Amino acid sequence: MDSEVRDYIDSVYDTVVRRNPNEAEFHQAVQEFFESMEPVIAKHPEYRKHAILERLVEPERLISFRVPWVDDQGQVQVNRGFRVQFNSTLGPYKGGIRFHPTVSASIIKFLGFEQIFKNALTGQPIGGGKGGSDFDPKGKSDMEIMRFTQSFMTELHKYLGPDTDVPAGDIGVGAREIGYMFGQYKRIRGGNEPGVLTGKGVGYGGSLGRTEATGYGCIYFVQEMLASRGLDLSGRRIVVSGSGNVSIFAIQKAQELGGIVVACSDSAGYIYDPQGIQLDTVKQIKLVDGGRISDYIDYHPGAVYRTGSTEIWTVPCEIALPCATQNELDEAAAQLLVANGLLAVGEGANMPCTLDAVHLLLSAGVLFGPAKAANAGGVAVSALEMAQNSMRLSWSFEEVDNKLKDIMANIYRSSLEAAEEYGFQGNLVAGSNIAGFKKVANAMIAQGVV
Ligand SMILES: NC(=O)C1=CN([C@@H]2O[C@H](COP(=O)(O)OP(=O)(O)OC[C@H]3O[C@@H](n4cnc5c(N)ncnc54)[C@H](O)[C@@H]3O)[C@@H](O)[C@H]2O)C=CC1
Ligand SMILES: O=C(O)CCC(=O)C(=O)O
Repeated sequence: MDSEVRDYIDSVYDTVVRRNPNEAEFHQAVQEFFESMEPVIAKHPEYRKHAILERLVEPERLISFRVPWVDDQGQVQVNRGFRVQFNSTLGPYKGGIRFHPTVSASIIKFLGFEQIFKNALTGQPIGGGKGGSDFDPKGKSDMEIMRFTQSFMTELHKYLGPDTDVPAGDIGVGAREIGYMFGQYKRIRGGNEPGVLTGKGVGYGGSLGRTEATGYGCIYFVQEMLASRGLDLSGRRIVVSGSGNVSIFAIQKAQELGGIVVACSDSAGYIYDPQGIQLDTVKQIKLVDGGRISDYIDYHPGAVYRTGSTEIWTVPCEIALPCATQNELDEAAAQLLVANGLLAVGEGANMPCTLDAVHLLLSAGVLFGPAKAANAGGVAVSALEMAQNSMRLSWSFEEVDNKLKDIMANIYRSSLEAAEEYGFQGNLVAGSNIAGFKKVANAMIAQGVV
């Protein structure tokens, strides 16, 4: 322990808290990251001289704007929009857009901060950004979604461009919303710039495999972790929280590889199907009908539905994949999972485990795939979509999927090596923080004081 370095890091953290009051999620993301930094700063005094930590925690830009729109009753509504352009050292700002009532500056900043290092880990030339709005898409008509999304883009477009800032989807933003945003961007800006957004429909510049990429990538990462102990997914009991984009394709790949997914959820509750979840039913409910996960038991009476958004962690499993939202898995849930025989966790969502839960899982020897690494497959394939748009060509699904597998294996390897080098053997939380950080920090030094 180097207490002088520890004091320095603590003082940077204190400044973050003072400058960003009442932003608990942002503080949490910085705290988790700083827990890995002590040996790195001790070994590389140049990072301190160049104030790398101080610059990294300060976004290059935070844009906040009014989003007025008209609902189906003719009533004017007002929401707040955000885009954080956190760090452009490695390339254009890159990161999703979230539409959810909980969206705030704190949520967008925690997501944007983590995105910097996640994107660096992919090895692609992309910086870190994130955006969103406190608009709640639940219960809105298609026309309301379109009017809101067009209004959102009418302001946001000023800050975007294929070489400047390239958004994509996140919670509440899928192919439909990306389509509306792309249409509005083109209408305002003219020309043809497909690379300004990713996650587009494959018929107009989207990449095959982007829809599946985050969920599939998470499973590829879990496979790497299991292989390090000579294990695989076959026959393993798996619990996946959420039932959105990431969850559905994590379930799909896990099942393809022989895993038995026994539970999934939405914000109201979870279903438990001892026979294994029937994914076609979940897809029908969530992707076609826009229903609740509780509808599942109408199709499969042998399954059980229980209310409560975090109760899903009471279901015993060997592999837990939190794929819904931040802080959905706390210390008590982690304790129960360990007592029930947990082997591995893959964070499909961003920051789904509280800091106490992460500490507990690591000290219990659970294989732990942190979000920055385990869910990087989505943004990695977004970068492949940008590359295809630049070249004006399209790769096959297999080509994209093979690249995704390679990228996830590289992230696993570089995180493991960085952990080893800095005295955090086997700790992929520290390893992914350090591997991502060093890429960004070295490039920041090379680019001068900006
Ligand atoms: N879509 C992508 O490519 C990527 C998404 N992520 C992260 O994955 C997570 C899920 O995102 P998507 O699947 O894209 O969103 P989505 O909107 O398709 O699905 C979100 C899911 O989370 C559930 N959910 C939301 N709030 C909840 C709560 N409080 N408690 C329990 N469940 C809740 C919803 O019911 C839904 O099933 C988010 O943390 C997102 O930031 C991370 C990397 C890429
Ligand atoms: O595909 C992207 O650009 C962003 C994905 C994302 O928002 C994330 O990795 O959390």
